[in-house]
Amino acid sequence: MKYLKAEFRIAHKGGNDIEDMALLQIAKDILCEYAGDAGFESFEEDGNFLIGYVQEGLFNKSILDENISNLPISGISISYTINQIDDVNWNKTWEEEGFEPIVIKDKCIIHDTLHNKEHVGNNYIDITIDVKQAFGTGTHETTAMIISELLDMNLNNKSVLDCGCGTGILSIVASKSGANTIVGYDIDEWSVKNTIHNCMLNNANNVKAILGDVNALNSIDTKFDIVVANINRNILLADMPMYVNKMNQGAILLLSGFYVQDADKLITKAESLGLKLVGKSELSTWCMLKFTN
Ligand SMILES: C[S@@+](CC[C@H](N)C(=O)[O-])C[C@H]1O[C@@H](n2cnc3c(N)ncnc32)[C@H](O)[C@@H]1O
Repeated sequence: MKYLKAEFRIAHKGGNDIEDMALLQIAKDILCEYAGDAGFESFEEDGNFLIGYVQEGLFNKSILDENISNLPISGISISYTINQIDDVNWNKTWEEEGFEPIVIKDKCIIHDTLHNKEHVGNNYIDITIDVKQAFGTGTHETTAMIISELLDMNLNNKSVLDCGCGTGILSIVASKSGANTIVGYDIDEWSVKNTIHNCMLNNANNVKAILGDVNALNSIDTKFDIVVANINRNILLADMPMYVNKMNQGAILLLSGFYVQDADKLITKAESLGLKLVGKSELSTWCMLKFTN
């Protein structure tokens, strides 16, 4: 998938680096929010720079330029360069080095194929993730919050829709927790292949993985008891009507992949579609929302 990579430089007006770390952090937080309005979905920090990624077709340059020329902090300027890249490898480091096993809620252990797994208890849900280019090991706050929520729910014989399935981790948790029908889809071919591969590794044979965006759901008649979507603010806002359309009566929708400060926008949208907020978690700067219909 084609992405644009932007390198934002945050400086004092006049060009000097910012040495006040607290001020720099405030500027970065504001920039993440403003760049999010323009379609950016992911950021990395590098000193006075912030690196942002946006899918090519979703970049709105005029919103970005307008936002950064109207910063609510004085004396700061932001400039940026932008380049096209073929894909983002969300897991470059993990692919090479693996990741340490992660235990969630004393109920589930997730480990890679490189490290020996630590046996933490026979009744743990045990998940192997072979990390390729796709996103989703459980180490990220957004994935961990959804897994944690799924582990507290009764998934026996439930149907689950996994929007933006990445490595397939949420589908695998659902399968191992007793869900009977699971459909995952992802816009990224790498992710769909990786989901299929990881499902095979984990004997999660009841997961069907589809390549496509939300429109791929038009070809599916099923409605679901649980819909999970860990993507990003703008995709969630745009695709939420379809998620709602695919929910059975009394179903649960779990949304993550956005910053705490964006929660209100998502709640407003969900309520306009008839959903009720029934839960909210925050981990670091990230948020997860739980709705029912
Ligand atoms: C943050 S990752 C989440 C992966 C995994 N579900 C997890 O919770 O760790 C977001 C995934 O959504 C996919 N994605 C991005 N835009 C999408 C869209 N419009 N429709 C479907 N999937 C999308 C990305 O390719 C990526 O695999």
